[in-house]
Amino acid sequence: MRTVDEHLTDILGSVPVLPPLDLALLEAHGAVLAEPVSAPVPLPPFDNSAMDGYAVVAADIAGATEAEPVVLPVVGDILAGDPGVSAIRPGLTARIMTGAPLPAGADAVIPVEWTDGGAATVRISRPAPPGNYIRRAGEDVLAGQVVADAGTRLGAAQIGMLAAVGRSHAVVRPRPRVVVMSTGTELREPGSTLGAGQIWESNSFMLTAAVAEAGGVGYRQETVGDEPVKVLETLRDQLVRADAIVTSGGVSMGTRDVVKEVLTGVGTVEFHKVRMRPGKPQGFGLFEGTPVFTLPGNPVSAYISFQVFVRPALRAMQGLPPEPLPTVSAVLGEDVRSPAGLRHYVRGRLSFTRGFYTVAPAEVQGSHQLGSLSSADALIALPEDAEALPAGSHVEVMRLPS
Ligand SMILES: Nc1nc2c(c(=O)[nH]1)N[C@H]1C(S)=C(S)[C@@H](COP(=O)(O)OP(=O)(O)OC[C@H]3O[C@@H](n4cnc5c(N)ncnc54)[C@H](O)[C@@H]3O)O[C@H]1N2
Ligand code: MOO
Repeated sequence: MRTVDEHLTDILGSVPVLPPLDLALLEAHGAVLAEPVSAPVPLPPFDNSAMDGYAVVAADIAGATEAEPVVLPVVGDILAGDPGVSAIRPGLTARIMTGAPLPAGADAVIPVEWTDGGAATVRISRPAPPGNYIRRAGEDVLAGQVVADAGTRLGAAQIGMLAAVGRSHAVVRPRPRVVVMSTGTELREPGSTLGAGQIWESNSFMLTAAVAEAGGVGYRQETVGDEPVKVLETLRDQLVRADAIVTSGGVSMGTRDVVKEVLTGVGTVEFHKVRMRPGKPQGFGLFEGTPVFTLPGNPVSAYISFQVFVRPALRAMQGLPPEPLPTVSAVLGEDVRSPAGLRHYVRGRLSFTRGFYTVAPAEVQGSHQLGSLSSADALIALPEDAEALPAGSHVEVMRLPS
């Protein structure tokens, strides 16, 4: 038997970091930058207007009021995208649109709402200080400034930032491609009719979705039965498209625990009992260099094993810190009991009232009871030395992805 921490340390010590790839920007969504990206020019690249209105010399309109507006001749229109060659002199104004380059000589923009909107001449009824509604070159990003460091996961805002500094590609560690495969002769595809002793297969769907939630790309492989040659052949075939493989089922003590049977001694794969509940039977190792996680078949065990072991490993493969799920401290809503010597992951629901979190354990905690997992939003992580915790105790709670 080994502890959760020992098993995770073993995994993190052997998962490879994915090599960097140069990807087109949208293909890099969700990937992790492997290079710092800096701005070749300032942003904005030029002084420009923040409003639709008129570019003026602020001193010209210092005395403007509703009762005595200042009237100025309008010498032209400047649209966003104009090359910005125009200029004004004191006593003149130019109509200007949001994002258009400020003409030389102007030092303020007057929004159209403060004027009569005139085209040949304009009546301006309010003064404004120099700099009014002007967006200065470089006030967002300076030339040469790093806008995203290596190690940044590229979400929508970061993709936007890279495009804004002119990048069409980026060198990234891609989202890991993870093949998910269930084993078990009792399993039938959802949508099909069940025979005696059969159940609908759920783990591969759940785990493929969990891969996506963890930042990977999940490929669900069709379920295989418990024919050893077929299982090993299928796993080997998947290696070409997999950065990692996750299996479910067939790892405990039965007479047909096929995953354990075929992968024992393959590459570095080893099977262990881990001091945790649920999720005791685990296997992990490299199969021709590809990490293989063999998770137990009970659905809740498979899910929790994924969050505890696979998720941090997928992060490590992208060069990210292998952080666990985000954790909050919460007050236990009810007494709980926990098996001595095991890390116990208890399904629960968090609520936030009067400034702190309370967590209510789910009524049932069997590792086959997917119902209580799918209505939970948190896992209470009870340490190995906890045996009985009264309501009111402070506990660490992992928030489940949603
Ligand atoms: N004598 C012992 N028996 C068991 C032990 C043990 O230590 N000694 N450990 C138990 C624990 S704990 C777990 S967890 C399970 C793990 O078993 P396997 O990984 O071999 O999984 P299976 O036997 O294939 O299935 C277990 C259970 O889960 C259902 N299942 C499996 N795959 C799926 C799937 N893809 N979708 C939905 N449901 C699935 C399966 O029908 C079984 O009911 O072993 C205990 N036994
Ligand atoms: O550990 Mo098994 O994973 O409890 O049901």
